[in-house]
Amino acid sequence: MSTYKEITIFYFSGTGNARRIALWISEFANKKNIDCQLIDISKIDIRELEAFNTDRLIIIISPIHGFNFPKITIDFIRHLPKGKNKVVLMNTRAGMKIGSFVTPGLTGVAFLLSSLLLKTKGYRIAGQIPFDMPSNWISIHPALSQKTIKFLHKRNYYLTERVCDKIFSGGTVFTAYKDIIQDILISPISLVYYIAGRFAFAKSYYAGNNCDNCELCIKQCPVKAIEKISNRPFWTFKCESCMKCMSNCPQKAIETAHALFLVTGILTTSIGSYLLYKLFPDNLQFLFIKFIVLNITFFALLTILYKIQQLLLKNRFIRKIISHTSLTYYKFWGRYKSIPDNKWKKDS
Ligand SMILES: Cc1cc2nc3c(=O)[nH]c(=O)nc-3n(C[C@H](O)[C@H](O)[C@H](O)COP(=O)(O)O)c2cc1C
Repeated sequence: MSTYKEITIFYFSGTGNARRIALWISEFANKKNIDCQLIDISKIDIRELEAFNTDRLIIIISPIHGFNFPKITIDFIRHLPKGKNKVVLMNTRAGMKIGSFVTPGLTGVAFLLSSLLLKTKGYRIAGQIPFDMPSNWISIHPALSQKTIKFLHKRNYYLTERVCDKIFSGGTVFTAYKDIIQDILISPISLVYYIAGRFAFAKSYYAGNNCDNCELCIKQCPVKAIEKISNRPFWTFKCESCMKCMSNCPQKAIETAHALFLVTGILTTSIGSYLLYKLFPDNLQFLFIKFIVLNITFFALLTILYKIQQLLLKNRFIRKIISHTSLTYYKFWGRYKSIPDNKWKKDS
């Protein structure tokens, strides 16, 4: 017997993992005759949401970006109307597989912060559940093998089924508690990612040689972060690095500009050290001052160099050179996209 007659699942998803879990929950809910509504938070105007019936279960599911929920998910939670509903928080993290061992991702402050925000609005937290779906962060590592991706999908499908059984019958599931110490310990890094890291990653993408200007990346970007400059896609600081553009590009033309980061890093150390020496010769031992000066230098250089790169990309020859210095350009690196159920079910 299920306790709930109605469930609303709010999800955000870059490469489909969080959406996949949302679809599985709705499949299990339908089997129990629960009315399940699925809402993509990047497609709604949150200000138009009205308070929910109190007996409706709310599920929020989103990937983890930099040991926290991405800004779009946090903004959504911040703007939710007040309510007394039970809320289950879920995330999809970077699962990997080494031998037969699945290495879990890191949730960081995502659940702590959002639970706090929801509680101040009157909601009751009925679950905090991480799912170790395949890592999609292919700017920093090659795409996982199809075998691993299928394995992790299958594993999470059955985990979702078990979790749903418990939640639908009115129970609570707090599997995230077992990671609480590590989540608190990495919270300073989540702050650094939120105030600086995500803006740096926003400038790591460019459209390489294969771009045919179809503008799919611009049209599909969930946060409208991609503009057209010099007749090519240009990533603004609004980008959340969700990987949707890279994952969906039919030409696999979107790359990570590894060389740009290498050059910016090298210039930052030399120019930043010079500035520190000139501006604060007596305070060189202060870590905080060093951190601020180096960060300002890094972002100023990155902004300028990214613009220059955009202009240079117009030239076919230079575009080829830039592509060859991007690891994502090489076939072995691959792209990531969550796979439909029939693919992993067929092979298992
Ligand atoms: C920019 C970025 C940052 C990420 N940071 C983390 C992280 O801090 N911890 C983690 O476990 N996974 C991290 N990941 C991996 C994703 O959370 C994970 O692959 C997720 O399942 C993707 O879900 P989606 O397909 O719904 O977007 C990150 C991915 C990206 C693109």
